[in-house]
Amino acid sequence: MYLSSVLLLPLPPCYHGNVVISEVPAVATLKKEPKTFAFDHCFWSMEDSNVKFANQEIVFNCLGKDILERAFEGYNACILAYGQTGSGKSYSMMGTNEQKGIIPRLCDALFDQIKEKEANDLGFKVEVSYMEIYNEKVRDLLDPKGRHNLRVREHNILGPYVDDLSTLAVSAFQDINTLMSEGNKSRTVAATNMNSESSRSHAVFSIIVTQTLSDLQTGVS
Ligand SMILES: Nc1ncnc2c1ncn2[C@@H]1O[C@H](COP(=O)(O)OP(=O)(O)OP(=O)(O)O)[C@@H](O)[C@H]1O
Repeated sequence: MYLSSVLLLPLPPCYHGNVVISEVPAVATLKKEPKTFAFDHCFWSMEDSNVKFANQEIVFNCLGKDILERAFEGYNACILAYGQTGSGKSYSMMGTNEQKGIIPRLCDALFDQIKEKEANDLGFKVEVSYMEIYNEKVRDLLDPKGRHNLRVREHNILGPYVDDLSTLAVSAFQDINTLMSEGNKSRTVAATNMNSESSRSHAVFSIIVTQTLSDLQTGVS
């Protein structure tokens, strides 16, 4: 089961929002009929003294909790952060030490649930991978020597995958945090007019959770 893939996509400055589920185009063309877009949540995070203020916990409860439940049921799940430079994609996904974002909260909840569910006959394995796509080149962010470009290939059953991408086993969020911090150091970052530390690449962080149910009598997994 693929728990979650996270994409952080920087865009040219024409969109705005904290966590964007769906966007209405800013300028409707005269020739075409206006289109209607549906969305489930809209968050407002301008002043924390305001009752409408959506903090990181509210965002996680709305977006992260269900994803985790579905993942334990065996479904693949994906969160995609999409928006203008400086609109808060990295902040919403990673956050800060004081204001943790969706990824650390999701990982904390993942390991808490694993602790609760683990039993003699039920085991879990958690592995992560982290890559960036920049100028159509794919790089492994968890391989310190991985400056070379990786190839995207097509598996006849599983679909597209990145050949040779490292997947590392982890047992606590701290492990993931350390790996991500190392990976972030190698990300392509540059200043934009709206963000002095703008991530210029697309980043994909994946968590692969494998559940193993053993038949204790026969010893078969
Ligand atoms: N909801 C928020 N509350 C407080 N600070 C925020 C919030 N959203 C974004 N910020 C701050 O705004 C700045 C830009 O945010 P961030 O780096 O997450 O943008 P981004 O969308 O990832 O930009 P880029 O595409 O350029 O990498 C950061 O300093 C971040 O801490």
